[in-house]
Amino acid sequence: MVMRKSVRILLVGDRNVGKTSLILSLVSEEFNEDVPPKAEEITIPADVTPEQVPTHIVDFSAVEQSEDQLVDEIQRAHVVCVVYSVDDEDSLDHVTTHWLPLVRSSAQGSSLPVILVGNKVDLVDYSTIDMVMSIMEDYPEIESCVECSARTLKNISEMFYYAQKAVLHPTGPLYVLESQDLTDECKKALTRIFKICDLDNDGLLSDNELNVFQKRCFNAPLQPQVLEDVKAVLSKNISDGVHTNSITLRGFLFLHCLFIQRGRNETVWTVLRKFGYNDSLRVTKDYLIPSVRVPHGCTSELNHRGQHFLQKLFERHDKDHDGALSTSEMNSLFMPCPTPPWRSDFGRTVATNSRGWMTLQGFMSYWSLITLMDLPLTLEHLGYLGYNIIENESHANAIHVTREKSLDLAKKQSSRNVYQCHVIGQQKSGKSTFCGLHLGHTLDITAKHAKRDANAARLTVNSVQVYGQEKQLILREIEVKSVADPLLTEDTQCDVVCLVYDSNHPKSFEYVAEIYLRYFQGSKLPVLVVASKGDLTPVRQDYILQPDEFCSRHKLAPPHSFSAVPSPTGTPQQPDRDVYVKLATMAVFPRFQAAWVLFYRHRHLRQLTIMASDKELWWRAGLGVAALTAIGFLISRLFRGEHR
Ligand SMILES: Nc1nc2c(ncn2[C@@H]2O[C@H](COP(=O)(O)OP(=O)(O)OP(=O)(O)O)[C@@H](O)[C@H]2O)c(=O)[nH]1
Ligand SMILES: [Ca+2]
Ligand SMILES: [Ca+2]
Repeated sequence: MVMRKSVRILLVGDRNVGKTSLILSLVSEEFNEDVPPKAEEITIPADVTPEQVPTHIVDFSAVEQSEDQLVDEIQRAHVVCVVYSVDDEDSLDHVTTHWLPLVRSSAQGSSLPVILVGNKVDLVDYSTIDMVMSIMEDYPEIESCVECSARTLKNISEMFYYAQKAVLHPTGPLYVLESQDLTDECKKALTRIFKICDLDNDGLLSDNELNVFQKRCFNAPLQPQVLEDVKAVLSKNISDGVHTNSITLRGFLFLHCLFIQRGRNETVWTVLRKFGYNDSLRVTKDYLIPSVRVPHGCTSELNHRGQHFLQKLFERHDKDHDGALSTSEMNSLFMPCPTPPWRSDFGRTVATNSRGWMTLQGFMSYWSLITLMDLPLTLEHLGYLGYNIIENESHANAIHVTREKSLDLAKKQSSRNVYQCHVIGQQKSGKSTFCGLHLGHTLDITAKHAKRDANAARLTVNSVQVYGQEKQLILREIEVKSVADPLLTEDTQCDVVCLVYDSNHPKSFEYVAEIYLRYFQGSKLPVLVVASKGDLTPVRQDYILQPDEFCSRHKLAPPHSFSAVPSPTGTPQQPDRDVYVKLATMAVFPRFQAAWVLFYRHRHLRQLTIMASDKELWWRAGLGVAALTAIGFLISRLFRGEHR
């Protein structure tokens, strides 16, 4: 629930204070001496209420109703008007001795706001407001108080308006009366909002950033000059609200505090709701996770808008421009989220620099991974990071749902950007090393990672170039203890299969061959056989067919010899990256052997293509910068308050 769909106002108080008269005066706009003991429930249609919400007004009469019915009505109400008569001291005493305690206990812990209403001001020439103020201090649930008259109609519509406002824009979650300061939750929410709006991440809101904020929250054109006026107000009131002509976080919080102190809660609530907060100041799941349908056989990816947003986000948090996020840069980036979308040992999964900091490549790869595997997680974090605010469109628009895989297979090519490869092989066949080196890690780091999570399903993701196009290749290591141990259905569902055997172990290939025959022969999935430990002398495999015979018999590409270490002859110095490109190419062009063959013949051509398209890396569409006007609604409210 972001905002209530209706408001239910209940009037209680001593006999004869004028509850029924107040209701009937509001409705008929004239005072009637002769009123029934209890007014019927009245519904005011949305279009005639100031907040455009249908409003039910409910009377209480001790003559017609029991104590139980009263408690029941209090529990149904969204706000209670406790009425006393200003000419009747007892009725005011009973507010604290009876009515407020009763409302509080009936509400059973839920924060039910109260309006204190002093009726019959036409009869007296004094005010009870001083007494009422001290009551307000003891009962924080009292949102406001008003003196009015059912006879002269003074403040009648105001009273109902305050009641409505107390429900729709409550003060309680925002503001602590005693300390005259924002609540911690409210500060936290506004700090996140500030952070999202700080588009260049310099810790300040510039005129332009405030403009964007203003437009997003209030959809209102901005008036010139007010921006300067706001800064003047800040400079006058606090020491560090403005810095180099921009607004600081402290200034931003102070402004909102000011709105509340001037009864402009709705301004603050408008901002908070725009950023997804509900009445308990929590960001709602509905806001965070828009529905995106991914039909069976299709996958979810970030489209160019999503990628662009994330790349910009990375760049503005990479303060020292070293192409990687240090721990503090990463913390700052994810400040608007309760937690980052990944664990702190992300280095096992994506590319990092030599200090273990996530690189841009690693960052984009990780997002591709979670977008494919756990779309709600990506959406939730895009929501927290303010995608919809900055881009001014739902974060569902950052997602591309690919066409069905069977269509890709029929057309023998796919236009997806993210592919999954399952790496299957016996224990110790070199799978973990193979997956680890996908990240460009050195062998010792890979070995360390492999040891640490011997039992965890290991995933590594990195980008590879397929004919000049950047693709994300996810390797999932599938550990099977023995040939008899069957693969699960999900183990066989991927875009390309990599069967790894140890070329130095005579029993290793048999396992791979069995797996192929049992699960992948006749499937439409491309399969690559990889002979690991290519730096060691290959041994004859203890199997009816030798690996290359087996591959040619089953129309598979010949075994790819892979070595994790430089061979004794000195080459390759760098671990072999071609194999990953080959796997990705097979995934992009399933059932299209010619493409893989082409891959060998035209290696030099491939290099050329990559160079030519290098500039296209990560989309660089211009960020839509809103026109510079001024800060309208937000500030005009402020100044209306100022001139009071
Ligand atoms: N002078 C003056 N008299 C009022 C005002 N409001 C109500 N009265 C009178 O106060 C008396 C009680 O008003 P009701 O509206 O019946 O009061 P109530 O709170 O509904 O009383 P119960 O139904 O008995 O609980 C009536 O005689 C009204 O005419 C007011 O603003 N000024
Ligand atoms: Ca009555
Ligand atoms: Ca800034």
